[in-house]
Formats: sequence, structure tokens, C-alpha cells
Amino acid sequence: MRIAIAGADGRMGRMLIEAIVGCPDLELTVALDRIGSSAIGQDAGAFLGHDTGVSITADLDALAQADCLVDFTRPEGTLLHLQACVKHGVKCVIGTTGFSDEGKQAIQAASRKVAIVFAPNMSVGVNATLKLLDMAARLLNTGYDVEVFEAHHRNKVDAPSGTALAMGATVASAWGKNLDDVADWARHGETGARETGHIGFSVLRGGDIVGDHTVYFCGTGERIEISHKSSSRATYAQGSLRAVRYLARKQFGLFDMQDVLAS
Ligand SMILES: NC(=O)C1=CN([C@@H]2O[C@H](COP(=O)(O)OP(=O)(O)OC[C@H]3O[C@@H](n4cnc5c(N)ncnc54)[C@H](OP(=O)(O)O)[C@@H]3O)[C@@H](O)[C@H]2O)C=CC1
Ligand SMILES: O=C(O)C1=N[C@H](C(=O)O)C[C@H](O)C1
Repeated sequence: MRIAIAGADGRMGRMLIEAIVGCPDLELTVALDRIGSSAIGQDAGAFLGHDTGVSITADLDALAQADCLVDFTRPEGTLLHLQACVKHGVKCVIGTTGFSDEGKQAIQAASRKVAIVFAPNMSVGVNATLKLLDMAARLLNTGYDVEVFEAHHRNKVDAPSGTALAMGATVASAWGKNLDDVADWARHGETGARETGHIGFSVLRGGDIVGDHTVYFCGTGERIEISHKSSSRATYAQGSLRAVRYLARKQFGLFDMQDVLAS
């Protein structure tokens, strides 16, 4: 498959380029970054000291040279790239987080034209953790206060992380609730006692933390903690390439990593 990478000079973009260079079944044909990026015109593998023969460009019509785009950028960038994917009939793996409801609706609409995998976390371990959380929430559906904690590097721009939101939504759904109706996004000052059935969120940003998530089920006299800790972005890149291969068999439709891992 011919692969395009968006945000080619970003943390995930570079990780994906490194992963693709070692894959005999995948060929890097397009590397995108945004207009004004200092990376435009450089070889996509320059950071590896490897010549891919693909120059980083801001020209979205370059997507005509790809079968599938892998996009880890920002919501506004991803939505622009997605329009170009629809124009050129290119499939898309979206790892970007922080979309508004309107952004998510635009992804849903695009999936009627091209096949899309959209997931806030591509790692196998996190997706297994979501299954564990569903089971825990069903077992611990009364008498337990749920709190979601996440920690990421100092450059992350959205909060809570897409993964923390997915974890909260998994627990809320197991309890027959919508996350927006039960989420306590922040606490400060005289908050009053904690509400039963609410799901609290707390966020740490610092240093080079790749991504830690813990969901606490706090009962009386006991506490259960379900944690996942990432020590390398390689797991996100490898999961993304599994998603690319999954899309090879799809023409259109919206899928997530649970679909990919179940196939
Ligand atoms: N689903 C998953 O498994 C994972 C998801 N993520 C998500 O992926 C996204 C990117 O993360 P990360 O790689 O760490 O971020 P980086 O900031 O390192 O990289 C983002 C890249 O996208 C570019 N970019 C920024 N804005 C735009 C835009 N409007 N249009 C086009 N390109 C743009 C940046 O260019 P410039 O540097 O010039 O701004 C940069 O090259 C985040 O939303 C993050 O939460 C991250 C890891 C795993
Ligand atoms: O920005 C990051 O780094 C990450 N973002 C994703 C998220 O928001 O959940 C996935 C992972 O935690 C790393």
C-alpha cells in the first residue's frame, strides 16, 4: 500500500516514518506538514539519516499518490486533510485527539465516502485496558467512585487526553449513562462533597511523559486501580500500521481500534 503521513515532522509523524521504512508491504509516497513548517522540502527520512526519496510538502493534492493517509496532527489540520482524502479517494487512519462534536460529525460524514479508522489510542494495551474497564464498571456498578487520571508530556495541547475521555466514556456507558452528564472535569475551591455516580478527571502535564492513564474505583475500605503506562510511541505507530492494513479490505465506513484488533 502507498502511505501518506501527515504531521511528518511531528513526534508521531517521525515515529510512523521510521516504522514504515522497515515494512516491505508499505511504501511511503507522501509526507505532509503544514504551510510554513521548517520541514517543507526536506527528505521525510532526514531525521533518521535515511533517504526516502519523499520530500515533505504542504500540497494536499499530493495525496493523489497515496492509498491511505495516517494523520496525527491537530483537529483543524486533520479535517482539511480529510477533505483532500475524500477528493482523491484515499483511506485514512486518524490518531489526532481533541475534536469538537462538529469535528467528529465531519469525520462520520467523510466515512460515507472513504474508509476511516479513528481512535484516540492505537496501542493494543490501551485497547485491552478499555475492555478491562468495561468489565470492572459492570461488576462495580454501585458503591464505587470512579476517577480518571492521566499524565502526559509538557507539549500536549488537549486535556483530558482522548484516551482518558474514552476510558470515562467506557465506564459511563457500562453504567447506562452519557459521559457528558456525569463528568466532573475539574475541581477547585469549595466543591462540596463528591456526587455519587459522577466520574472525575484529573490531568498532569510535565517533562517527556509519553502517556499514563489510571482509572480508580474507590469503594469503602478498598480501592481498585486499572493502569496503563506507555514508555514508547512505537506502540502507537505499530497499532496505526495494523489499522492501515485493516483498511486495505474496506471501501468506506468508520472503524475504531476495537474493530481492527478483533479482525
Ligand atoms: N491515537 C493515538 O494513539 C495517539 C494520538 N496522538 C495524538 O496525535 C496528535 C499529534 O501528536 P504529536 O505527534 O505528539 O504532536 P506534534 O505536535 O509533535 O506533531 C503534530 C504535527 O502536526 C503538524 N500540525 C499542527 N497543526 C497542523 C495543522 N493545522 N495542519 C497540518 N499540520 C499540523 C505539526 O506541525 P508544526 O510542528 O509545524 O506545528 C506537527 O508536524 C495529538 O492530537 C495527540 O493527542 C498522539 C499519540 C498517540
Ligand atoms: O498527545 C499524546 O502524546 C497522546 N495522545 C493521545 C491521547 O490524547 O489520548 C494518546 C496517548 O495518550 C498519547
